Amino acid sequence: MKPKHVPPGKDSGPSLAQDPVRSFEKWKKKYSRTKERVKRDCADRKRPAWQVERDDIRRLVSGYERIDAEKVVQFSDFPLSKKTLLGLQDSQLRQPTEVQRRTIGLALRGCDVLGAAKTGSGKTLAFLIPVLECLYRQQWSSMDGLGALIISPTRELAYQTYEVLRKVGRNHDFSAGLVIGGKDLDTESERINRTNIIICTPGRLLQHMDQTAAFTASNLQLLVLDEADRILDLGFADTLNAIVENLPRSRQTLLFSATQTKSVKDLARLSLREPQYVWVHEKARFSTPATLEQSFVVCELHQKVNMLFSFIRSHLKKKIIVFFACCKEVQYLFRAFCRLRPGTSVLALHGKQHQMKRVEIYNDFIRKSSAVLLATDIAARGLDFPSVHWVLQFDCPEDADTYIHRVGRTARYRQGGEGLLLLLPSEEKGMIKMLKDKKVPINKITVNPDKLQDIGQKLQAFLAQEKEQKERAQRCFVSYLRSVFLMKNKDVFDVTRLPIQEYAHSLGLAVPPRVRFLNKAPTHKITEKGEEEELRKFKAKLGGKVSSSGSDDSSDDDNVERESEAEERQPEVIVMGAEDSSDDDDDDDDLRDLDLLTVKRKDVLNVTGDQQEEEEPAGGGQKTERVTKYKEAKKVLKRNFLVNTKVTFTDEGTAVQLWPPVQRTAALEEEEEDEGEASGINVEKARERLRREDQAFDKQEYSRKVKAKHREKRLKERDARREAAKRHSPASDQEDEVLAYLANHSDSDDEEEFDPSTLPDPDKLHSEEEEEEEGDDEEEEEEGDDEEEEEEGDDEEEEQGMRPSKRQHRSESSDEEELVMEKKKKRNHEGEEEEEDEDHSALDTGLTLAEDEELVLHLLAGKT
Ligand SMILES: Nc1ncnc2c1ncn2[C@@H]1O[C@H](COP(=O)(O)OP(=O)(O)OP(=O)(O)O)[C@@H](O)[C@H]1O
Repeated sequence: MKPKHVPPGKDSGPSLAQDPVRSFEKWKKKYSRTKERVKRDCADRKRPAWQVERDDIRRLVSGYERIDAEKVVQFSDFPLSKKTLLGLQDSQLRQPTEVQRRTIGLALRGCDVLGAAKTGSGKTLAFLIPVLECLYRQQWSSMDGLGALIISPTRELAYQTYEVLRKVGRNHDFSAGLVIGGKDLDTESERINRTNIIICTPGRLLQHMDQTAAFTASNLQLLVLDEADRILDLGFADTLNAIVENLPRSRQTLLFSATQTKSVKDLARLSLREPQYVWVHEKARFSTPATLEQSFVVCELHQKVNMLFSFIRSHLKKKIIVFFACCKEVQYLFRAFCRLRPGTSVLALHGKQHQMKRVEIYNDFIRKSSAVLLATDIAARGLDFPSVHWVLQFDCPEDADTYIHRVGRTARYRQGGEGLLLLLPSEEKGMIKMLKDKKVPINKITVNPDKLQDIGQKLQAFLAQEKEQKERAQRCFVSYLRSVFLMKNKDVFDVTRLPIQEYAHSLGLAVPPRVRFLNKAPTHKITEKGEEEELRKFKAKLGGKVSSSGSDDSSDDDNVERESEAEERQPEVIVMGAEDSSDDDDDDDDLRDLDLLTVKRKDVLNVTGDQQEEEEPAGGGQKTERVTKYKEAKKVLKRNFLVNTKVTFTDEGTAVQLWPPVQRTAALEEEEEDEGEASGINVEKARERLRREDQAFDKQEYSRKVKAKHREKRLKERDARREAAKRHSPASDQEDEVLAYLANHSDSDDEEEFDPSTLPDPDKLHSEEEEEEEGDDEEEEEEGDDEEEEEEGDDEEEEQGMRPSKRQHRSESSDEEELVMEKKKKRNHEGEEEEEDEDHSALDTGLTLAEDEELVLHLLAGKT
């Protein structure tokens, strides 16, 4: 016979079945309970339902004081309503977990509770059961409005909690609503004032508090902050403070998290009343689940993508979540991996997706038994994907808490799981120390280099084929560097120590994109607390472009919802646009981020402290913003104006865009040539082509800029000349102009500046036709961009300045006129040449009439 299993914690004496006395006592207890219930049921049948319910509630409430957490084995040991117990039973939930056992009793008694327990330990039910019971014992109805408010940091977590509530609370009559961004505000507004339990994200809730007239929280009984430390941190600070201002002080407050805050300052903001601290695993040896195996690998930055791909290839039958620092990385690698077909489903979840898509991917990943989910930190907290085998942290988390939440997506509720952290050599020491301090058991492992698959060349070939993908790779590159740059802990995250060239190659980029902030990357470390706070606030202000962790996801991506929250909070800025935009719509965001970043660096790190002073107007009053061409161009883009394009056609009729400049790709043409030779992609050629293309484009850009500089210089010189000329007497004007022009012409290197052959021949008369043609050309050219107009205008002016001078020059070569001029100068000393030309009266040569006649005859004889 098999020995009977003895549950841990029970004494190891004779079992119930073997001990008849204990067995009888248990039966007697159960019998008397059943007898009592039957008696009560009989009596109840004779009374109205409302009265029965009221008595039930009275009995339940009287039982609250007798709750002994240590003795609770089953949910039915708590004085819970039948409706709740039935809901739990239907969801196959019978025995409470430790955190539930220790917090439900306190919460039922009306205490404010701060609960902390490891990830996956069942904190959700620890607050949902008290919520249901609290409203039940007050017989809450739709007429009473909002009774309980549950705030989550991300939409996914709010959605998940809502689903659990629907299951457990299905027998209750309360109305519950999910109030998160990405949904129709008007529809929500119509119902929100009749909703008893709201599960929401902070930004959207505040939006309703601000905009929905009928919405009031004055009756609120219970406030729950799930992932409380996240909601209380600076990213949500302003939003949360504004929400709390709208809530009654008399409410009960419950706070839960795996990494709970102990900050008195934070708690004071919530006006807690004698809060009860329940640190379930405070004395545990480790802060992560015992069933979780954790390891880390030290890996060079340029090997990380290879490492990830190789990992996926060797775990095709597993369910894996991979965490990234920013959503641009997720976007790029998702597409790249889909293209490379690793042999398993690849999904992506980040804050820049449509809400519908986010939910779809979330549900999709739940359903799948093997898949890879590439995600930002929006998936790091609270999400309960079933049976995740691996959590791989591709980018180093901001701190140990973030690590704990990310890795906690596996090994949930008694299940096993594994976590792998990729660390750069520069991150190893600092990060491992942080993890050790937080009691995270993690082992170092190494990777067999022979098993590492190099996909760099495939990525390069891929990028050579698709320009869009290349741009994604560039954004991924910049975003990652920026996320590292923005990290607070400079002992772990040092952007200046990253091998960026190699990193760019590993993403498939032949040339690393220019990253402006790297040039100014400060060795500056943020030490002052004030500076640190300012930096965090600023990041939050970026409107979800950068999370508190410096990742752009929830910012991206936002990481966490903060980004989306900020968007929701300030709908006039980005919310709707962002929510309605497709994945690709955020393409411009990166540029916007970079722009903001430039501003941020100025203000926060005070790298350019002098500049700040310069920007301050002398009077110390309002700052006047300098309007740069870049800003104006951005404005135009925002308004969706169509910018002029200049297109010409070749002899074959092919359109060539001259403006705005486009980087032409030679890939397609060359590929067409290659097509006949072999199928597939010639990787070496593709790489070479990519490099050539980049170089050619850079050259072109460079020469354009040089030309522009020359032109500017020339214009300045010309203005200076004109100024000088004005100061001279009118008689010397023409001579000066000729000299000035010649000097300028000989100085200029620019062959395009002036072509004398384009000048009209002064000896020939212009036909009307020719003049008309010239006019047309001018008109056509005017349609170009401003810069060209300016250039052409200048050239035109110079040409006009040239014409009389040249004519004069040529006329001087004519003997007759020379003579006439000389005589004229001699006589009158007045150089009004044009009047002289038109004057048909006899010339006064100063000679006698006979001498004049002789001179004329002599000249005529010479001509013939
Ligand atoms: N009493 C219970 N009996 C059986 N399963 C439970 C019980 N309580 C919770 N669970 C299950 O445990 C899993 C984890 O629960 P939950 O999501 O509440 O964990 P958590 O502590 O909130 O985790 P995290 O810190 O990651 O947010 C869920 O799948 C849930 O269904």
